[in-house]
Amino acid sequence: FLFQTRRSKSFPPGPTYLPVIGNLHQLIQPLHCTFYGLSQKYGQIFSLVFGSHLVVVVSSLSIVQECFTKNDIILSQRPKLLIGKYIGYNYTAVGFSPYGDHWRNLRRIISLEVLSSHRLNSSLEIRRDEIMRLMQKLAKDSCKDFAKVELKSKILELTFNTMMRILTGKRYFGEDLDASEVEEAKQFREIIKELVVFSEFIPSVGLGWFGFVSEKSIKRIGLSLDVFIQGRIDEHRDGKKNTNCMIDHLLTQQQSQPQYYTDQIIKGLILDLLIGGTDTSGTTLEWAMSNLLNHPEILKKARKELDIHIGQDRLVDESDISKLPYLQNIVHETLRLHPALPLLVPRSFSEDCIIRGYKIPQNTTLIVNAWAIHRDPNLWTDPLLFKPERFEKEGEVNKLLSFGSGRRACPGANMAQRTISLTLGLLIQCFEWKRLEEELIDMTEGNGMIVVPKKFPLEGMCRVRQLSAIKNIF
Ligand code: HEM
Repeated sequence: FLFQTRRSKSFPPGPTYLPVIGNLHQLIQPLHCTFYGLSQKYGQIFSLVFGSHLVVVVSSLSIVQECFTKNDIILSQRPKLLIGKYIGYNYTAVGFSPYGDHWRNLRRIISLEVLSSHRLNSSLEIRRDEIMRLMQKLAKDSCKDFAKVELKSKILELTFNTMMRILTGKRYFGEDLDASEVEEAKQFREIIKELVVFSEFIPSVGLGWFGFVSEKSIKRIGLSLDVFIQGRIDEHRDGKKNTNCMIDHLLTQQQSQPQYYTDQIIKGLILDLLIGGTDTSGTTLEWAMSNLLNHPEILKKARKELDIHIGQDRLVDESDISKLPYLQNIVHETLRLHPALPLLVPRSFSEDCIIRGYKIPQNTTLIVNAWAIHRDPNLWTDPLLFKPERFEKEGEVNKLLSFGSGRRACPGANMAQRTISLTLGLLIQCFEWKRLEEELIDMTEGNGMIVVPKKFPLEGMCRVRQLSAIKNIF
């Protein structure tokens, strides 16, 4: 009787669990692979017990559709995790907030202030400028001949600096910072490093998103982030900075609606976009380039598309992306094989619900194994191969879950796809690429609480192409 072996027949099957800890001892990193293994044994919907908490894991597209169409409202809730309390401003930040009027308001603000077409177009200059800085760094040693480059840190610099400029008007990474901002940038990088180290550690004990982490360490990181973000708000409020960034816009709103646009709400919004929109896009870019280095024929085909549609006299721009279907398919295929969040972000059942005939009680956590669904041989031919051509078939893209599903799906999908496609387009148009050696790039996944990175940071060889469009740039 020490071990619970039976679940009610109306609840999804799952492995035996222990008293107190439930199945926590079985959560071996990487979790999406462990969950895939369990789905092979217990089925496409199975259950686990984390401590005293019930969790249902889904690994089938049709069950996901059942969850996020007819039951979307019930499943628009997030579970209450410690990270939401201490980092997500007591569940008031959008990614952690309960479903309801407050969440709807935040999503509206994000759509209008950051992600509307108008705001995306006005932040285009920032994105383009940061990508050009990346290209200049790559070109430094590779104008004449192939030179070895480490891409991971440069790509992450690009995504963090782009987002920080949109949010605060400042750059924080790289050698080309203003002298007056070096100390502040150092402080910010320390916080981000801590967040990343913390997130790499947590899944190694198998507890990831799910709330069973050291309260003290989450509290400490939450506090450092808060002090840092508050400092930036104060700086803009004092009029020391006016950069037409998101903080300036939100402070203007604060003047007319102070009861709603409190500092806490503004800080939560900044945090959401910083966590949601940096590592995810950066990691996807790194996976995309790794796949291209392993598939020179795909790289060649993408360059041919660029040469035909853009030519050699000008650089590709965001407005060209819709004319470059193969480039877009490379991004889709990367998001399929390497979804930055393989288990998406957990949801919670706000009421009792029936899924696939099983009775799921209120407050059960739902985890979607997007990684497994994206490799399901019943959905994809040759699921383990990197084949952008598969997306030439109409409707294939609708099977992707990389940005989640339903009303709580990622609001930044459009911005992410713009940034990733433009960066990839320019890297392909302006440089020739090859691997360091004959040996293929190692595609092993590393650990990550939020985003799953490559285990080994990407290094490759590049050489500037002889194009008239780049004669005066590098
Ligand atoms: C490749 C890049 C990205 C990927 C793969 C990604 C993926 C996701 C996923 C899977 C979710 C959870 C959706 C769900 O529960 O169904 C999410 C939520 C979210 N993402 Fe993204 N995302 C990316 C980029 C961005 C960007 C660029 C931003 C902002 C500028 C952003 C902001 C957010 C926010 C605020 C949420 C929380 C939404 C909510 O709870 O209502 N993401 N993202």
